Amino acid sequence: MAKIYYDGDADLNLLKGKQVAVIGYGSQGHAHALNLRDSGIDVVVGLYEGSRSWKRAEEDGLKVTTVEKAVSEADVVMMLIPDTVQPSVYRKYVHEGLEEGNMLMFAHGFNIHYGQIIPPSYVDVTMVAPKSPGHIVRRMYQEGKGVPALVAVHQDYSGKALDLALAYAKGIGCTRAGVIETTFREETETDLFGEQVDLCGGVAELIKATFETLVEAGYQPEVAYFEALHELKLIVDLIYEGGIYAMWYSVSDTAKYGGMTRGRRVINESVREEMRKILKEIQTGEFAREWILENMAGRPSYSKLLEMEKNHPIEEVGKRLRKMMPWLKGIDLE
Ligand SMILES: NC(=O)C1=CN([C@@H]2O[C@H](COP(=O)(O)OP(=O)(O)OC[C@H]3O[C@@H](n4cnc5c(N)ncnc54)[C@H](OP(=O)(O)O)[C@@H]3O)[C@@H](O)[C@H]2O)C=CC1
Ligand SMILES: CC[C@](O)(C(C)=O)C(=O)O
Repeated sequence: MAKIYYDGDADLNLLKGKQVAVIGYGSQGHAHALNLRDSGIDVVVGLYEGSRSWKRAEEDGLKVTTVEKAVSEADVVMMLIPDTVQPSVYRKYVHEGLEEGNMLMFAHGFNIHYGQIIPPSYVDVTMVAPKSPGHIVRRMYQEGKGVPALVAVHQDYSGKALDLALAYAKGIGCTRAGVIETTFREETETDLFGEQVDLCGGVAELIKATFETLVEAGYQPEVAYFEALHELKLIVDLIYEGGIYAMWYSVSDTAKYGGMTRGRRVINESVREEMRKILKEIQTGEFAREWILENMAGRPSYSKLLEMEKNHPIEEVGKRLRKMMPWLKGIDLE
């Protein structure tokens, strides 16, 4: 059974009198910085000169300075900039500034697990990884709730690394929901696997394949859009609220029978075999090497693939159809 920590297991006082530097003010950064501040913790945001986020963080009432200065004054440093830029920022502005007994923190284990960041032996190294996009981390905190998170200790110099990490998790609201103990390895490998085969990669391909199959067979793209994409949210909401069985309970008997007999023909043994191969690529570090090299080369494949996604016919149909539903908030893509 996983060890799960709640509010009663975490002591926010361990962070009182300490300064926390939140490096980055994007999706996770803004949520962590604001939640910690609202929990009474002394926070400074670290950014680069000219950063687009600088003004926003100041307007939100936070102290902002350069990464180097923020780290030099902090006791706890949380790295919340994109994983791909963390190693160079760490080498240039963080490593030197870390003092004995400081805690270096991450919200994802990639750079520690794959050896892209090697911290000095005299600091604690921990992770608090909310299992949610940053904007929900903030919204739930403001509603008096929290999102679940994972906690892990890579290096326990002080002997109190786990307690300090749990205090941080409490400060951002996660112990309200529950914080599961894990390792950097488990968090990194499961996170990469989930986003590749299911949450992002798998779901996007399933939607496009459903849409394309219907359109190729002569059905109207608008009808195909509703079937392949729009209704997915309604189904996932049921699964999210009550589990897969609750979804089966709620749909018609015909959907139940068709889904249970045909679903496993879609996700068949060859798909599962491919999933196992993808997991191996993650476990052996093959995927990490590919992604690091892709970034070093200026992201040629990444950019081409993203452009193809942007121009997929389902995007044009979706844009038109979502106008029929003005209550959908939409996402600002700038
Ligand atoms: N996105 C998510 O919901 C989740 C993310 N995580 C993890 O959290 C961490 C942060 O991810 P995420 O919040 O998505 O990151 P973002 O892409 O949202 O981070 C963007 C922020 O980083 C700043 N930034 C970019 N480059 C630099 C630099 N060289 N120096 C200083 N600041 C810089 C940006 O400034 P500017 O505005 O100027 O560009 C901006 O403030 C990652 O480890 C990620 O894996 C974990 C769980 C979920
Ligand atoms: C599912 C995508 C994610 O892993 C997340 C929000 O946790 C990410 O890295 O953005």
